[in-house]
Amino acid sequence: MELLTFTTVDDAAAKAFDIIKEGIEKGSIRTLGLATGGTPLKFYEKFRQSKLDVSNISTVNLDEYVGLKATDEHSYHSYMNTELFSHMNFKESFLPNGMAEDLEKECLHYESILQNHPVDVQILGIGENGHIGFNEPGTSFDSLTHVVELTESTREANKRFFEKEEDVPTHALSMGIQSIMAAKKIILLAFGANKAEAVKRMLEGSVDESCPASVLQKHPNVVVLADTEAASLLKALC
Ligand SMILES: N[C@@H]1[C@@H](O)[C@H](O)[C@@H](COP(=O)(O)O)O[C@@H]1O
Repeated sequence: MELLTFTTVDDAAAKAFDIIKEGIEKGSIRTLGLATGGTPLKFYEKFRQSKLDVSNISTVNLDEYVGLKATDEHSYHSYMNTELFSHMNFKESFLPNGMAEDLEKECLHYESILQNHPVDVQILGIGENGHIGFNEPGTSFDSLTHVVELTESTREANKRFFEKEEDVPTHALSMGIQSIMAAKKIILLAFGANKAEAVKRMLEGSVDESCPASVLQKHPNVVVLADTEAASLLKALC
C-alpha cells in the first residue's frame, strides 16, 4: 500500500481528483466507485468545479441506508445528487436501493450490476472502527453486497448528518469486502485525528476481520491519501 500525507484536506482532495481526472482522460477509468460521508466532500467539490466530461463514465456507490427514500435528504442517493451527480453528466449511476421490498434480492441485483460494471478506481473513506463501506468489524473478507446491522459506534458517528441519533437508520445495504477488493485500484481518504487509530491498524496491524480496512494490505494497488492528523500514529512518521 502506498501512503501519501498532506498538510491540508484540500491538497489531499486535489491529489485524489488528479488521479481520477487522468484516468478518465486516458480512458483507463470507465467505472468509478464512489463513497459518501464527510471525508470525500472536498474531493467532490473539486470534481464538480472541473466540469470534466464524464459522459462515458458509470458510477457505483458503496452503500445506502435501509428505509430511506432516494428523495429523503439523509439518503446517500440525495447526498450524491447534491454533491456530484446533479452537476455532472455521468452516463449512469448506481446505488443500492434501501427501499427494496426484498433486500436480499436487491443485494444479488446490485452484485450483478457490479459484475457488469467492474470498478476501475474505488474511492473509500474509513470509519473510526476501521469499517469500509458499511462493513463493520467482524464482516467476512469473502462478503458480497449484503444487509448490515449498523453498530452503535457507526450510528453515533453518523448522527451528525441527522437531527437526532434515533433518526439514524439501524440497517444499510453495503458492497461487501470481496466486492470492494475487486476494484482494480483503490484510493482511500482519511482525515482528522479521530481516524488515526483506524489508519494505524489498517496499515500496520495484522490483516484481520476485526479491522475490515486491514484487508487492503492484500490488494495490489491501493493509495492512502491522509492528512497529517490521520497519519499521526504511524511508526514511520513518529
Ligand atoms: N458508510 C460510510 C463510509 O462509506 C464512510 O467512509 C465512513 C466514514 O465516514 P466519514 O467520512 O463521515 O468520517 O463511514 C460511513 O458510515
